[in-house]
Amino acid sequence: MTNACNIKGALLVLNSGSSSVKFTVFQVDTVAAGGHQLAPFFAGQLDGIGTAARLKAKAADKGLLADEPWGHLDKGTVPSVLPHLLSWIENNLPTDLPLRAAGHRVVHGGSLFDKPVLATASVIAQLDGLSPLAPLHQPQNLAAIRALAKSRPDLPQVACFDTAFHQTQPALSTTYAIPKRYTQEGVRRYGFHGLSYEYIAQYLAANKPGLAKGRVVVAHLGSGASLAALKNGVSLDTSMGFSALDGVPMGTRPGAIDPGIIIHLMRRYSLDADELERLLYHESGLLGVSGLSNDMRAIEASQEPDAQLAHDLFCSRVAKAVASLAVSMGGIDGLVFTAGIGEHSALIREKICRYLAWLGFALDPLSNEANDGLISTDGSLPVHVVPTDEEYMIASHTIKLQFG
Ligand SMILES: Nc1ncnc2c1ncn2[C@@H]1O[C@H](COP(=O)(O)OP(=O)(O)O)[C@@H](O)[C@H]1O
Ligand SMILES: CC(=O)OP(=O)(O)O
Ligand SMILES: [Mg+2]
Repeated sequence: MTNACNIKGALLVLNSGSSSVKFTVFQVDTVAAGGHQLAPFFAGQLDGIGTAARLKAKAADKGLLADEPWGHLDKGTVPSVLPHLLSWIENNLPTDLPLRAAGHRVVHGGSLFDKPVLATASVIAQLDGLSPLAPLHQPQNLAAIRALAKSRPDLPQVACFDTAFHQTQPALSTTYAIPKRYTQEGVRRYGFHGLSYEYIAQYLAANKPGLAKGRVVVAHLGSGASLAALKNGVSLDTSMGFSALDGVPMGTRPGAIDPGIIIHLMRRYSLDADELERLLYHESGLLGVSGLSNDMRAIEASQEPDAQLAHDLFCSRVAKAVASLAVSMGGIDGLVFTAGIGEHSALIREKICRYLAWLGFALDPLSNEANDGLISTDGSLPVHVVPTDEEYMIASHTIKLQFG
């Protein structure tokens, strides 16, 4: 790190979705010993793009920077509002903190990318080829890079992949039992949420070194949800596969289902690829089962039997995934909950750990209610709640790649 460039400026991290763009601006300083220090400066999100766009932003000290309708700037797509968002961000930076680089979450790097990469035109073209594998995420991720390249062609942009952290997995984990010719063409398990798992692995190494060396299942439970088996901080297996549809049920995605269902739906209802895509990415999961909502808070608040079923189904499938990943590691030494649901729902964690009591897990009710740190009883295998920070991970990769 001694040859790191001397920089002071701002770094923009973008996580662009179908109707929202989450952003965090970090202040970057070069420290005396070499290397760089990252401090969040402000963060926010522009959501409701295409319906009722609204910008919300807060400074690092939680002071409100914006909470305003943006419908007048919204032409209905993420790229149409991005130049306005970028201007807003730059206008809110002090003059001594110029924007120096941008880092992006890009969901799919396929077999092509096992680490972050400068998003040149040819890289973007290669990543475009992976869009059909992640239709909910990849086109939006790339739209943000393109929009930024248009308004700020001078700004270095780094793509950081959800899939990269899982490239350490053995063939035993990545292979589907299908004809080899398809496997060779890239029809294999990739895994996602890798930036989150990488952050948790680093957090455990720094704060729980004993556990970090062991066999840990991390449950990233958000709108999209997956689990990963980390042995000595390295990804050995994960519940998501070729696309972000596999594994456990999610807000609007079903998780693993019998592929026979797809054949049945095609034959019986003549569903085509676009209709199946809509069904599997937008209409299934918690929303499909409950008929009520994709939001776990609404599911939890409802007394409707179908909402209860959706809740139970989620917990039971997550618990089964924990047990399955323990097999991949030859045992389990601890469990970590993270992301929106994992960090905030004591009831979900309690139900999952009750399913796993036979493995040696038991939660302390008071610690569990606190939503942070160690939440298991003394006699239990350790269970932790660790808030994830994908944005910090992206910023840290971007700095390393761009400035050394
Ligand atoms: N207090 C809470 N109780 C239950 N679920 C919660 C709570 N807070 C947030 N969530 C759930 O977290 C999910 C969003 O998680 P998040 O990690 O932000 O997802 P994403 O980044 O994929 O949009 C939503 O289903 C939301 O309902
Ligand atoms: C890959 C994935 O499911 O991402 P998200 O949780 O952001 O939807
Ligand atoms: Mg997320």
